[in-house]
Amino acid sequence: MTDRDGVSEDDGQSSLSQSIKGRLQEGAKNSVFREKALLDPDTVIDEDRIVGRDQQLDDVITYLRPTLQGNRPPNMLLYGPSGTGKSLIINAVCEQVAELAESQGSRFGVININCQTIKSHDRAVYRLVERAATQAEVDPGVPQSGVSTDQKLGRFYDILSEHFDSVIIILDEIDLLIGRQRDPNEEPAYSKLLYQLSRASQLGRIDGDVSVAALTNDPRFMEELDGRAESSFNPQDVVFSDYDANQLQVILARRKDAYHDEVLEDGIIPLSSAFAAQDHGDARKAIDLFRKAGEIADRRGDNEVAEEHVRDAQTEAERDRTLAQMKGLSSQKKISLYATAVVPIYSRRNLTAVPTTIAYRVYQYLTEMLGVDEKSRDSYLRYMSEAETYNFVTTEKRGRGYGNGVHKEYTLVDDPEVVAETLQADVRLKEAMEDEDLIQSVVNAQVTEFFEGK
Ligand SMILES: Nc1ncnc2c1ncn2[C@@H]1O[C@H](COP(=O)(O)OP(=O)(O)OP(=O)(O)O)[C@@H](O)[C@H]1O
Repeated sequence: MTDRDGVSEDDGQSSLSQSIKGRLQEGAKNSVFREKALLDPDTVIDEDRIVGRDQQLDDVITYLRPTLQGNRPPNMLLYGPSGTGKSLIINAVCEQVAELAESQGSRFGVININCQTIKSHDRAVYRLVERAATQAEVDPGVPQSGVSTDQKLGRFYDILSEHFDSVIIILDEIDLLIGRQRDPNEEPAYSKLLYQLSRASQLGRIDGDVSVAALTNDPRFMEELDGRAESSFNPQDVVFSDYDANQLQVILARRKDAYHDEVLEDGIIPLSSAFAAQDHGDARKAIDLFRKAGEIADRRGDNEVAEEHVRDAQTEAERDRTLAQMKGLSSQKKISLYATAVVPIYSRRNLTAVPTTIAYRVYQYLTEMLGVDEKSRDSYLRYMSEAETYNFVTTEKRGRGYGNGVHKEYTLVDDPEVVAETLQADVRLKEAMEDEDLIQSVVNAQVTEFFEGK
């Protein structure tokens, strides 16, 4: 079929998909990246890209060697600040053990869970069942709910016994597995789990050799463990310390081929490393900045990665962190900050620094509107001084002219619109925003009263 312009419908369709394809390919062709996966936080990199960490590698190799000789390896505790290579080292060694075990005809399993988002002991056990079932290519065999934790644990031991000769269970961020403690004396979920897993292996509830490697940022983790968990877990320690800027530079330099040749300006690696070293020498942070700088260059259609891209990546990363922290505030603190943020958004006076009196009145109004407790002005000021320590706001004292005394003003560090939007992730604040006109008129009434005394 041909239309009046003499173009067939089919032609139109194929030229449209041609142009989509062309545009997609153009993006790929122009990207500064050659192999972006090298900068992906979840990629287990090849051994030759691992920088330093000889002692930790030696230790983990020594501890895991017995697996290949048919003996049970010791439990391990890998600790050190985040981004210092704990997951990398244990996973890299396990990968090699798995290859060697396979060539010996032995069945070696790695069951790896990250405890950060796991809410309870029961969930953690179920996650272990799932991982073991996936590795063994069998059905989990128990539902997530409706059966006891003991039944799930039993199923976990059965899968391990039937399908593996030896297993290492990696519990990443173990200290975050606290669980729902009903009373403060109740033992935390990580303590219970470590006790059960290490006892099961010692008591022969699992055929085969099972050991546990727990990873944590908390150097005092063992002190938090319940006495019986401590004595049955009884790990070998492997300690990871911070990287300095030079080590971070070498780590990045070994992944330089993530980018095409000649697209990186000279200062990129030193600058990304210097920013990451300012914190505590977190390799994840250095790699993230190194990658984000390239993403920003791509987004802007630039052919080279420049220092400006790294600086912008650093600003974006800081902003993301701040916004993530805001989401974790209590309701009262969120409402206080929200009341402060809406003033510059709605004020017709172009107000960026918000006098406390105005913000507190808006806060009072919001609490009434939302039907939540109205706290005193002192409480509001306390919440806001906490917001200042988190660097959500800065404070300044300012005179209001003769006779009017001194007042305090808050300035939002981030864009107030972004702050308000982030805080609206809280359902109640989202409701408040549905009445935007009302909030706008409240803000302006308070601003007028404050400045003109009306
Ligand atoms: N010595 C190193 N050589 C090369 N890359 C490294 C090294 N140390 C860490 N990395 C890289 O840094 C990133 C973070 O490392 P890893 O996940 O091992 O940190 P971690 O100590 O387990 O952190 P967390 O406690 O936050 O889980 C990964 O991409 C990893 O590949």
